[in-house]
Amino acid sequence: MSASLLIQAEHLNLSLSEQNVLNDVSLDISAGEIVTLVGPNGSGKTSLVRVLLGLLQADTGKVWRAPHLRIGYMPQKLEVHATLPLSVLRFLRLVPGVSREQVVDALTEVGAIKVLNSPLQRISGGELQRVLLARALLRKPQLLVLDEPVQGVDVNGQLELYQLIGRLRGRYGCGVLMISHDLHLVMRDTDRVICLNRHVCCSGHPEQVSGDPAFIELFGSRAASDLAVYYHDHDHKHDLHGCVLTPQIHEHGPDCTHA
Ligand SMILES: Nc1ncnc2c1ncn2[C@@H]1O[C@H](COP(=O)(O)OP(=O)(O)OP(=O)(O)O)[C@@H](O)[C@H]1O
Repeated sequence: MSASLLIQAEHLNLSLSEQNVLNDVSLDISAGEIVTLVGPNGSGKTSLVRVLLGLLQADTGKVWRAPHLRIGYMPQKLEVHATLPLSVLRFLRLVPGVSREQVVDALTEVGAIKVLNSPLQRISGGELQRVLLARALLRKPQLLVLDEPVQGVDVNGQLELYQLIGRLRGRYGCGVLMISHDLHLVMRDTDRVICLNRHVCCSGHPEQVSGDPAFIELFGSRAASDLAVYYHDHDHKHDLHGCVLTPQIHEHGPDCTHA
């Protein structure tokens, strides 16, 4: 077993209300690796994450976690009661042993320091996602588990948040397991994609998965070409009609700036 292995699941089977939800699912995540789980609605992604976190018991199969593994979990959503008088600061200080300074640092890191003293139920959906990410970070995780982290975030914010997750992986060397529907945004920073439809349909590097017939059957050729575009080596420019332009090298050389 590799020293950097954080978590490993083998042959998981799970039924809920007599419905088969996970069928012989295996996966592993190592330190420093970003693994993205994709799959249609109801394909078992959240259930798998819950089994990995130990919140749900699989019927058969086993989950191995590195000893004393610290996991930071960002749930898909958080229901905040409208009348609950809880500021963001107080909410984050509910994480055991966390000081005000640590909260300030974590909120700064995720770009949400301005909501430090705001009531939790009044911040926007995108701000809440950042606060939940800050909460996950406050646990100093070795493994960061993110269930659709950019829900409710506008398009620019989505890209920014995914880039932030990539940076956090670089800074802390943690492994990241992420559920996402935003294939085209998330894939650039993903090391491995696992395509789940109650069983693992295919997995591998995004480039490899985008060409897999099981992926195309599940998501359609549009999604596959979206992924492929990311890995297309774009060393040229197009005109307005999409035709490739031949580079015009100026007689004074490529660095010359005048017309
Ligand atoms: N507690 C439960 N009891 C019964 N069935 C459940 C329970 N939780 C989930 N399910 C069912 O298990 C299946 C998988 O659900 P899950 O939430 O894991 O899917 P998902 O891939 O995360 O979906 P989405 O992309 O919509 O979030 C669904 O059909 C769901 O209805």
